[in-house]
Amino acid sequence: MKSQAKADTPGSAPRPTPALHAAARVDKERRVEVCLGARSYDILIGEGLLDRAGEEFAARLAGARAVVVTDETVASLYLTRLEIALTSAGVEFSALTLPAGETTKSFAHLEQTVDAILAARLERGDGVIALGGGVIGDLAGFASAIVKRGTRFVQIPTTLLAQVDSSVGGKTGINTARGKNLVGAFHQPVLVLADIALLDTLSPREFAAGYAEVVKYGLIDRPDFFEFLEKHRGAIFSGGQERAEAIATACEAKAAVVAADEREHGSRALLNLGHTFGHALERAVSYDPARLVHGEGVAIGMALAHRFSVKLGLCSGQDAGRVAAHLKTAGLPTKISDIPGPTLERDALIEAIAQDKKVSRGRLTFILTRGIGEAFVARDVDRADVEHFLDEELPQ
Ligand SMILES: NC(=O)c1ccc[n+]([C@@H]2O[C@H](COP(=O)([O-])OP(=O)(O)OC[C@H]3O[C@@H](n4cnc5c(N)ncnc54)[C@H](O)[C@@H]3O)[C@@H](O)[C@H]2O)c1
Ligand SMILES: O=C(O)C(=O)C[C@@H](O)[C@H](O)[C@H](O)COP(=O)(O)O
Ligand SMILES: [Zn+2]
Repeated sequence: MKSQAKADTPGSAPRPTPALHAAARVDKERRVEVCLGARSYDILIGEGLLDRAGEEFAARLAGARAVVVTDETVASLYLTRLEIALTSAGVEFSALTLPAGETTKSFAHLEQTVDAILAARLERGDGVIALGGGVIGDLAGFASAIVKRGTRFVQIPTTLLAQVDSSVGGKTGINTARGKNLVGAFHQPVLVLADIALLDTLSPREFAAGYAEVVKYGLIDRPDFFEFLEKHRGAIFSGGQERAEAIATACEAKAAVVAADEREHGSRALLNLGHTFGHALERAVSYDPARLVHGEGVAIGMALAHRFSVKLGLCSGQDAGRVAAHLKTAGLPTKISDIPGPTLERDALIEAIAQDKKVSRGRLTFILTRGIGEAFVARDVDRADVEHFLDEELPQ
């Protein structure tokens, strides 16, 4: 099979990864700026930021009130600390606690969140604060975008995935039965506070799921970052300097992509590596976290994107094998058959892929690769090629 797909965003020349070998300490706070003109904002990364959330909020939104949106698991661990921080900075607030998990990214919970914000009489200059993982960030951010056509928004990400990806860049939204994130808006936060100490309570499975999105940045265009991850994966999972370094590098990588193409007219689609397959898998299991969480879908999706690229004659089998091996070492799934439960149907996956937001004039778009760190946006991928590939990948 030879690729007929058109590449409109060639993998730019692999970039050197900044400061990977700098003598970083966990207690050193880092600041990454997302440069978007008047809507630029800081991502602060460090330990103890949760307890400073009130003063950081008040410094950016003087006199503003807040509605905190969180989930039950995060509330039991961290809501009281945030409440103390807001109260001591003189910020008036109310809080909404929702069930934990992907199915909360729904119309029903959006309605509940919008109602809580309106009940609190938030004005446009007031702030919605998302305290949680990507589910809470995406949902609360979307509610913040649509109430009164836009209120201010602050992200306090509490999962690895949210700290390295979902809290940055302004994509917000919910899922529907027809597909992932099909309803949403671009709405940038005014501040991201990534308190890395909060990751200590994350389950090993959720940490690994977030790690898939960390690996993604290496695979897109930072091969030396991928090598760093291969070398330091154990240390990153245990915490400490390498973990902080990996989170900061991931945020820098995402901030650069978002600054160059905020609304995904072109190169931002590279951040979707692994997601065309991954989102289809999530929809096929009805967003059931017992079977698959987002980062796991992305891990399988990235392994599939590399194997599909091999099949199209674009990428070496050696690189695809190296990617799958690294993901496996991190405890992540890499094959569709790794998903527990009933076998998935090829046509259901194709139907979901056809609803992907990157589809244009009915033509399928995938993020493919010529090797580690050489991803590119491939428009007009042949549907029959995808079908044959999935037939090979699906368990018989
Ligand atoms: N907007 C974006 O750019 C973007 C990027 C990547 C992913 N996403 C979205 O993010 C979502 C996945 O986010 P996620 O992986 O953070 O999932 P999540 O928000 O469901 O969090 C995972 C689980 O961890 C729990 N949790 C959160 N913080 C914790 C902590 N500190 N200690 C213990 N438990 C904690 C949560 O209660 C939940 O059960 C998906 O919906 C995905 O589509 C969005
Ligand atoms: O920020 C982006 O752009 C991304 O693609 C990041 C992804 O990790 C994330 O899962 C995002 O929500 C997917 O975007 P979507 O437009 O495919 O829903
Ligand atoms: Zn993702």
